[in-house]
Amino acid sequence: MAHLGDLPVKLVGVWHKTSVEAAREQQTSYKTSFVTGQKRSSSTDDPPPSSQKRRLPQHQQQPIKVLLNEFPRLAASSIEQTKQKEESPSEYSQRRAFPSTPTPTLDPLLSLSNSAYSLPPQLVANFAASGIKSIYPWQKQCLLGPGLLQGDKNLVYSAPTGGGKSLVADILMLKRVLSDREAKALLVLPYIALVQEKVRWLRNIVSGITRESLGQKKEDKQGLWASRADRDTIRVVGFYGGNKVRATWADFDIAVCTIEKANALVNGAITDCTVSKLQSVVLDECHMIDDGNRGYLLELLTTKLLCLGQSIQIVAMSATLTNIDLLKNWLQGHSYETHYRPIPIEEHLVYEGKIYAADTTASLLKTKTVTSLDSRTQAQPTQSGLEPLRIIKPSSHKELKDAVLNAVVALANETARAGFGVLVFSSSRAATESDAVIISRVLPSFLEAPPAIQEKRLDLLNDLRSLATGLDPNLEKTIPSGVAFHHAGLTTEERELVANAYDAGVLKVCVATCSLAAGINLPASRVILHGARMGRDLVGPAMLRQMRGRAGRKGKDEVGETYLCCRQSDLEAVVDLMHADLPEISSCLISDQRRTQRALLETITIKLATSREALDDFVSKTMLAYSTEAEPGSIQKHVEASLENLESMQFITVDDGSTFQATLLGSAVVASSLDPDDGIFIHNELRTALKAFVMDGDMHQLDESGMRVLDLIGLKPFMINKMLHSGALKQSTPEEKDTARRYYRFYLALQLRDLCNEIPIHRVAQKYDTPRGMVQTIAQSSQGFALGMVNAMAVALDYFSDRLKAGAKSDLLALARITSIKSRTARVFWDNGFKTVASIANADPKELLPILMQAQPNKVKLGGEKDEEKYMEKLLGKAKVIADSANRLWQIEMQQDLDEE
Ligand SMILES: Nc1ncnc2c1ncn2[C@@H]1O[C@H](COP(=O)(O)OP(=O)(O)OP(=O)(O)O)[C@@H](O)[C@H]1O
Repeated sequence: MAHLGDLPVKLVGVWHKTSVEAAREQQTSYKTSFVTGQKRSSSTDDPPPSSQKRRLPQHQQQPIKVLLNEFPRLAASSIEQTKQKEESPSEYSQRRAFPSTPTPTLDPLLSLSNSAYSLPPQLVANFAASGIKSIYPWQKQCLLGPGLLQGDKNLVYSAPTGGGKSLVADILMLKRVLSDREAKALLVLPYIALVQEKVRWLRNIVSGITRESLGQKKEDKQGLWASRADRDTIRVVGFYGGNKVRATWADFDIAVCTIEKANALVNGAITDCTVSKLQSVVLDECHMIDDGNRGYLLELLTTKLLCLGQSIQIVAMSATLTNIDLLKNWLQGHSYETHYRPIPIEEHLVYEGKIYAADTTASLLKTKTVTSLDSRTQAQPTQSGLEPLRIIKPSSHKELKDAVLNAVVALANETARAGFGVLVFSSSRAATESDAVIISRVLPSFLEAPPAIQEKRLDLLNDLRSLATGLDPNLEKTIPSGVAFHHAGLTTEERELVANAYDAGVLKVCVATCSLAAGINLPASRVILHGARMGRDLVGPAMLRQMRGRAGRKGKDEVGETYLCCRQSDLEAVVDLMHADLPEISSCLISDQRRTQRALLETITIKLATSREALDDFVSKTMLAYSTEAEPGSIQKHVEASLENLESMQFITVDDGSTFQATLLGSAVVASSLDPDDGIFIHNELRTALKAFVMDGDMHQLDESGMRVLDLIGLKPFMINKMLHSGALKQSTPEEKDTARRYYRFYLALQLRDLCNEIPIHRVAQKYDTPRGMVQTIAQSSQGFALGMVNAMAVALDYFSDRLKAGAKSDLLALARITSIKSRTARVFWDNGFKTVASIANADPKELLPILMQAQPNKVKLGGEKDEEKYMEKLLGKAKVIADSANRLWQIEMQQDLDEE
């Protein structure tokens, strides 16, 4: 034992404290209390002494609805230490021997204010305010690579999750945007949630920086925009499914986009010749280029940039790149690799209630084999030096009989009770919900939480309840104990509320599906994997790394922990997976003919290449052409066949035998982000369906026009009923697959029709037995599709696209363009006499209060006056946002009227 002042300190804990140690420390101070006659304890069955009962404040004694919904409590199994843990240092304990990350006192180049970076002081101050007071040595080395800060060189780099990758790309991108007021930058991310988060981060980082402060002249543009303050600031705009479909370069300095939106923006800019303003493109999570569905779009986008022949700095980064050289050669840039992690991670495998250090698990497998080969000798893991670090006691509760579930619950309980955040990954949506429910049953109940946290949990419940979808019954049960789940079946609004509450510490445990690991940035002190499967399939090494990489929060944790809890039948596969190398990334263009067709069609449509020679040049700049896997001559043949196909599908024509030109249909397919094959399919479907479109009735019930459409396109009503009740259709033969596809499309069309008819998302979800998050996604992507198709199909679709976005009837569309006004609120405004944007723009926000209250019937007033006051305050805030937004829209309308006169 060493001593620190009067306190005995174990050397092992000098540099970091795991949540296990923190939990143990807290066990002595943790107090439990009786609530509504039930027994709680920190981790054992022992009842707390009655002297620990505490009197609840007046407002907490009220019969609040949420509290009545709690399940009977359970006690989590205790976790016992073995000798092994006491004696052996952890996998990362060597780190304690090294000094922590150096500071600018040792190396002035670690300070962002150093003249080598020449960043505006306000930007440096904003970084510092966001917690980045100095940079890591690897960030410095990377940034100082020749030609990078000047924007002359492209860069591809790789660092572990949480290693601080974004900062390097952010600085390079901001340097371009800040040095030229005309410069535009694109930051491409794979998921909407990441786009939203990045927009928030960047807006903070550029706040207070004005063009004037950078010594740039104010724009002398005339008209409405000239007077707007934001013309002098750095504008960061998010582009993702369903929003800002028509925005142009003029609307932003930095566009944070999903892959699809970035591609569409670049297409638009090439077509209208404004692309010369583009100076910086950041490709975050660039390993996505390998993704079978969307990867080719990333390759296509980048190839187009490389073909433009203008100076655009491309910066690509990822945590999971093994063959970084391929990207380096393709982008003709620098590459940089680091394994630095500011927060070390301790990794574990949990099997049959025993916790092993991850690096010892290979021998676990050997021991296991010996055991099964010769069962008589009963080889013990201890004999081969494989003693577990800790052991989770089996549970006496029947709900926790399953050893894997018991381990997940006990581990989550331990960390959450120590006051740290836990992220649990489960294999399916249903599993996230059931895991969340059972974890919430072992954690301290609502009334045991500190009053400030109680209040925030009530706020969260209230916010969820006030959404159009209402409060999910399972979330209603888990949130009071600080637990929630996060999966694609929830709407984006629900997911955002849950993620924010977890981030703020209001929720201690978040249970998510594996597929969301890359799509959410929710770091946790402890990450627990409930199995290593996504649905039925084992996750890949890259996904496993993403999930485990969520462990450890910079600034909050000293160490991150991961626990992969697996059952015996998976042991071998899981151990292999834990030790597997990451696969190399490769181009998706050659593996799928459709992707090449799409790439060529797009290039022809935007007139980037219209001759065979130019197309060959384009193909020579793809990543595919830089891959060794492509056999000589095979790419040429592939291109030949693709062009022939495009011509036979009537997407392109060839004039004078040498100039390629896109047809109207081809342009529509490009605009709608579809594969050519899908484009043909939908075009045919639409042609048939449009025959049955009855515009006056605006999508009647199925028994009227729906039946007629069904008849026209040759579908049978009983099959639709079958889908309603059992979901799946047979798909063994190609014919069955084709039929099923048609039925699924029709099924989706029915859902869209209901959305257009103002039926709320959650009702549509119930009616068609589809998760509400999915229904929301359908509405968003269809809106994008409809907008894409307008050019070629009909103005009618534009009208429907707006209606899908608003989820509203035509008379409400104008109102639904106002921020925070969704279809239902728009209807209430309309019914109360606010029928135009101008009428709302000119209203006093207080006048809007009663209407907003009417629009949120789900809002339950909890507790007394204080809650009500807070509620009204929030509502008034919302009313102001609405009035401001209406004002802006109204001014634009007026300006447009003036321009047209
Ligand atoms: N030099 C620094 N000093 C302090 N904090 C930093 C520094 N660099 C990055 N961070 C912080 O570390 C956290 C993780 O950084 P970042 O999100 O860039 O990681 P990442 O490598 O991109 O991880 P992921 O693979 O999850 O995207 C962020 O909160 C970021 O603000």
